[in-house]
Amino acid sequence: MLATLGGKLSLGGPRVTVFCGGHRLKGRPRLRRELGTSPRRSTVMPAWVIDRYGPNQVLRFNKNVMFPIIHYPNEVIIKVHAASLNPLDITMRSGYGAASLNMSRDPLHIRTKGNEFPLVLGRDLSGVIMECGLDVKYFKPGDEVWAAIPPWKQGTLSEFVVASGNEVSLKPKSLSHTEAAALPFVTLTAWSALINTCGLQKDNCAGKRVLILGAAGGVGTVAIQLLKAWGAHVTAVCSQDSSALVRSLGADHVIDYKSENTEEQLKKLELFDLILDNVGGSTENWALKFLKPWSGAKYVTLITPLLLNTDRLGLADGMLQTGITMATKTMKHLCKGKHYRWSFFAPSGLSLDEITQLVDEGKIRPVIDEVFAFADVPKAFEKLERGHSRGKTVIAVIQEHK
Ligand SMILES: NC(=O)C1=CN([C@@H]2O[C@H](COP(=O)(O)OP(=O)(O)OC[C@H]3O[C@@H](n4cnc5c(N)ncnc54)[C@H](OP(=O)(O)O)[C@@H]3O)[C@@H](O)[C@H]2O)C=CC1
Repeated sequence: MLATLGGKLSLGGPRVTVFCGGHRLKGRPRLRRELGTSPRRSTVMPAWVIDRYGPNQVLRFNKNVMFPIIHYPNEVIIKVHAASLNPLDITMRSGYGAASLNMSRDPLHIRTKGNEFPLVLGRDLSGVIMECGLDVKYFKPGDEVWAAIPPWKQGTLSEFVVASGNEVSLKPKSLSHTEAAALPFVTLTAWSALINTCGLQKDNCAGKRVLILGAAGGVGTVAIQLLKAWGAHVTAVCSQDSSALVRSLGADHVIDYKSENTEEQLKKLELFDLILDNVGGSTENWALKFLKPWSGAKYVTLITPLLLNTDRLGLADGMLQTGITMATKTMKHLCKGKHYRWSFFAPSGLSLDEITQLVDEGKIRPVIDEVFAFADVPKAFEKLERGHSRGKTVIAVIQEHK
């Protein structure tokens, strides 16, 4: 298998990865010390898993999950100190994305029905590198790192996880593991929406008027800070009790969608260059009228039917249906001079490197709603499922003493 990778070169500044075959490991002695194992003994680790899709009761603590293995020479094994939950974990627990996300969970891409189980949920991590594949040059065992693991891989609600070196970044020095674990997935989602989908960045954002719907959640709290760091004017739509929070993050104007009529409030304001929709549902039926027409203004939503379609219709028909829906909506709004876009989380260690810098400069801070012990993962799921998040729900896999 590794021979097929021979000679593939992926470039990325100092993160040059050469796939040249073989997967000898660096850092094994450290890992063995940590685990107290002999070199030849196969080992297991504790993790929260599901063995079938369903409600919270399907979450099961398992002390004997197989220890992750490095399959590719650019992979690393990380000891997870803290993880966090996202709405995606709730929906994946119930089977969302089962048709498409499980395609590549097996490293050989061989899929038989149900081979995703036992499935470990959780996307975010902050932890310490234990082992590096032979071609990992950017990290070494002992480095403190953070990452968001894509949903087609085993997740982070476990003691150890394997990740591609391209998904990992050195953790901001100014944050503890518990704080750091609150940021990767939501920040990369906001980053992908603002930079990849909208073409915004620090050089072209000053003075742009941005409306954020669902501003008090994980993605919203980071999007406000990124946009303010780049000089945008931010209007945040959230519940009244989050008003002080979003203002403290830099929001210039706050609309309480529960006690005020959002549309009436927005009519009193200037039109926007960008609307970031973290809420979905009927929002796009009314919100697009608040974009400046014929000016390149964009409406970006994170709520898309892609995985629902592939779950319902299968991969090919689901993708086709999704393409038709997207093209229809895009054309409909383009006729009125407005750009309508879908945006998705994109794993990227390189982007996390830039985010690390913003965090250490004090421009982005984690907003933590509640921290749960590793033993209380089901309670954390219940809390997130109730909604009304004010930032992130974090899992302290190892208790920290700051
Ligand atoms: N496409 C992609 O790749 C990704 C999509 N997502 C999706 O984006 C959405 C947001 O994610 P995330 O921020 O992590 O979720 P959270 O659960 O952290 O936050 C959602 C926030 O929205 C608020 N809210 C709910 N309804 C409204 C409303 N009508 N107007 C304004 N605010 C509202 C909630 O609080 P309250 O109800 O109290 O107002 C809560 O603060 C989720 O649906 C998630 O699945 C997230 C990441 C990646």
